[in-house]
Amino acid sequence: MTTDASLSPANLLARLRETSPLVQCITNYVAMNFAANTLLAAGASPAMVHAPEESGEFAALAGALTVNIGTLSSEWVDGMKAAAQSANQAQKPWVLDPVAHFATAFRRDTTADLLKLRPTIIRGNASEIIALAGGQSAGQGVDSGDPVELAEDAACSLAQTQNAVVAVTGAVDFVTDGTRSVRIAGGSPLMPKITAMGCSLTALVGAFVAIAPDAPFEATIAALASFAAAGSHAAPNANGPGTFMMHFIDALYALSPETLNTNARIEILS
Ligand SMILES: Nc1ncnc2c1ncn2[C@@H]1O[C@H](COP(=O)(O)OP(=O)(O)OP(=O)(O)O)[C@@H](O)[C@H]1O
Ligand SMILES: Cc1ncsc1CCO
Ligand SMILES: [Mg+2]
Repeated sequence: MTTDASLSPANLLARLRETSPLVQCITNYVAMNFAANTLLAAGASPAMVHAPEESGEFAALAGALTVNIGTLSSEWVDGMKAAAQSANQAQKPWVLDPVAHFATAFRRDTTADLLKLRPTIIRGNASEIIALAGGQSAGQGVDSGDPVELAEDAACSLAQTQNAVVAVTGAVDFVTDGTRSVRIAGGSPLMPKITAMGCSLTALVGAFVAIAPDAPFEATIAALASFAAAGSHAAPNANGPGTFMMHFIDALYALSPETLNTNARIEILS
């Protein structure tokens, strides 16, 4: 892994706070509000812009684009494709979150089309990443049915075939660019009990890659480490999923680069 200190999670978080990058999020109806609040708490500037009439125009202006297929319709798919094409043309990074892409033909076809538009980063749960690499996953819908360890090989092969950074999230996250890989521990078992945590993390990955477009691997690690740290800090104050949500946003807002530096539990594998 890189030893470039300027790309450490702490430094990237400090830079994110200084520059407040504009992030275009095309995400699902369930996630929109929580994802936007997540970006604001972290210090970025979210814009939920999905209409095909404007999504491409906006992608050229934003620092990065994130595309999440959680609640699809034909019109939204047109908006996603226009935005991804425009991001590519403007050389802006973009992140794909293939929510339950294996569940229906519409999701499968849309995901195949979006993969052809070469996302910079792909973030999903273990079942989504296993299925994306062509394997048999235990996932049924938007929640994972597989542990992250089972998806690590799939993530590496997907990273190589797609020439993308791939992040698999769960109890211990895994990130690879096909050559380098790390595991990130932390967070809380309450996190999968709140809908759209993963979708919001995808939005935050977009914020970090907006400020480090040439370092998508390090940007992804910084986003995941920030979530792990905020989740660990929020959990002791929570009585259950409802109060955890509130404390999580507060913990992300309060997270300092110094705390992230000391608390990040990143294991370098290669
Ligand atoms: N058991 C767990 N312990 C600690 N952290 C977890 C656990 N499960 C998930 N997380 C964390 O929750 C966040 C979301 O990951 P998850 O894999 O649940 O996303 P997802 O399934 O795509 O979620 P959604 O589709 O509901 O948005 C990540 O930061 C991940 O590290
Ligand atoms: C519950 C749900 N359904 C479609 S998207 C979504 C948010 C979590 O992925
Ligand atoms: Mg998800």
